[in-house]
Amino acid sequence: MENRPVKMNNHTNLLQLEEHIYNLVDVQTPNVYRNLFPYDEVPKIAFNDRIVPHNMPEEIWITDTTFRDGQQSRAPYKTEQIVKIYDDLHRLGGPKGIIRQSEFFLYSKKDRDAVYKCMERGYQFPEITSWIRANKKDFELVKEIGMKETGILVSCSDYHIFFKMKMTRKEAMNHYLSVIRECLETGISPRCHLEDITRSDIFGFVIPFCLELMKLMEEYKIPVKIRACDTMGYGVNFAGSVIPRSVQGIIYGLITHGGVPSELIEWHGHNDFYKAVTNSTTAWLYGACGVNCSLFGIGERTGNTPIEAMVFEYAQLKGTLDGMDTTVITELAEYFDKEIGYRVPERTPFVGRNFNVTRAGIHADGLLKNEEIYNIFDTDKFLNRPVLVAVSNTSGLAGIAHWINTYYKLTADKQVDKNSPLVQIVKEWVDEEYEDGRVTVLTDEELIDVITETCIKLGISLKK
Ligand SMILES: CC(C)C(=O)C(=O)O
Repeated sequence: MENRPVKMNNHTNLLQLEEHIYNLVDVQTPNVYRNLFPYDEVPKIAFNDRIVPHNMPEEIWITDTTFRDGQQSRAPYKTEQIVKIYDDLHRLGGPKGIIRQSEFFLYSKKDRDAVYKCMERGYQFPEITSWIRANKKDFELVKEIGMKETGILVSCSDYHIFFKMKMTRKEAMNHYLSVIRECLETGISPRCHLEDITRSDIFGFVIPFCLELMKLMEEYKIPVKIRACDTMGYGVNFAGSVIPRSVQGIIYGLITHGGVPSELIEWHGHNDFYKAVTNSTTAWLYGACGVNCSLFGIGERTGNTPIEAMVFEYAQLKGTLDGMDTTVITELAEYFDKEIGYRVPERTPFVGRNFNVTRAGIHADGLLKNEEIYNIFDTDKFLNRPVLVAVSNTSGLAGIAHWINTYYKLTADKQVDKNSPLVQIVKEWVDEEYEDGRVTVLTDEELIDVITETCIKLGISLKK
């Protein structure tokens, strides 16, 4: 990244100055960064060791794409499902609206019905915004429905400009600017989705384009948002890495050279290289106010940044949940499982069936002494999910004792331990099961049966 001694307080002057420095580079042939993306080899991460300073905004937030990118990649939700999820996003985001906006398709009558029903709720947050085909008719529709903002696709890498749109950079930029002007003419605030930014020419296309967008914002006095879309998940957050893959480099460039204020920058990540969460956190840390996410990360291919992950990233960075009700996350996971038929993979952090279940006997022994040893935080308090020990051949006496204590919610005076006869008899039964060649974990029902039978034999009760 170039290190320029430009420091001015006046926004307009800064834009004028930067405009002379960063003109559009209208290349004849696409720059596909073959050094970074050889295609027949695994992509490369390059370093120039330019260090970007931390610049986390005072206020940061989450925006939601469950009903847009999320729905793009699966069967559509029913209208009543959308309304229920929207209600829950409102509760999860809390009174300060940490989940600030949610974007909706407006293509079909069914899409629009869902929007009307959600709007009827009258919530301030998440604000309902749209995603449309970028034409005058659709801008009018956004206005008619009473929305203030719409997303517009402005793909910015040469992969898209040359190969998909069959345009030059200049043609693409002029086309985008005319569409965005049309949107502003309608009085609607455009949210410009800079698709594939992590393979784009940041100084040759993205910055000159943003400078033009900021000029339009000045002219119309309507906010123009920049959504930095890491469409293929190529973004990296390593200190000293090179743009266009460097998340902090992109955010720094947008702010310092593109003149885009933090509150108008959002990061939209994908998880192709397992980096969606850390890249989104990085975007916050280096100056983007918004991170765009979907519930459980459901989105194209490997998915988007999961909302629930960023709720806990927020709390860790800010030291407070700021009123977010995290127990709603568990309710939503149950709703997706029971009503929508979508089960999140068992080991998924915060929501998977096994996210706080331990199996190994040695861990269970620790848990039995003090649950903090093997639980990330008070998962019962924040997610209504008490830490659990599943019983298998490796659970040992301590694991079985912990399962009984947790399952039957035994008070301290009633709790069993590895010396209890009940625990020892159940352990013998478990061992026999596995000696006979069993390879699956024991179900709750099987354990309940054997425990009930043993309690009768021993003349004890686990009731409170
Ligand atoms: C289609 C675009 C806006 C997108 O969602 C992405 O780049 O991931």
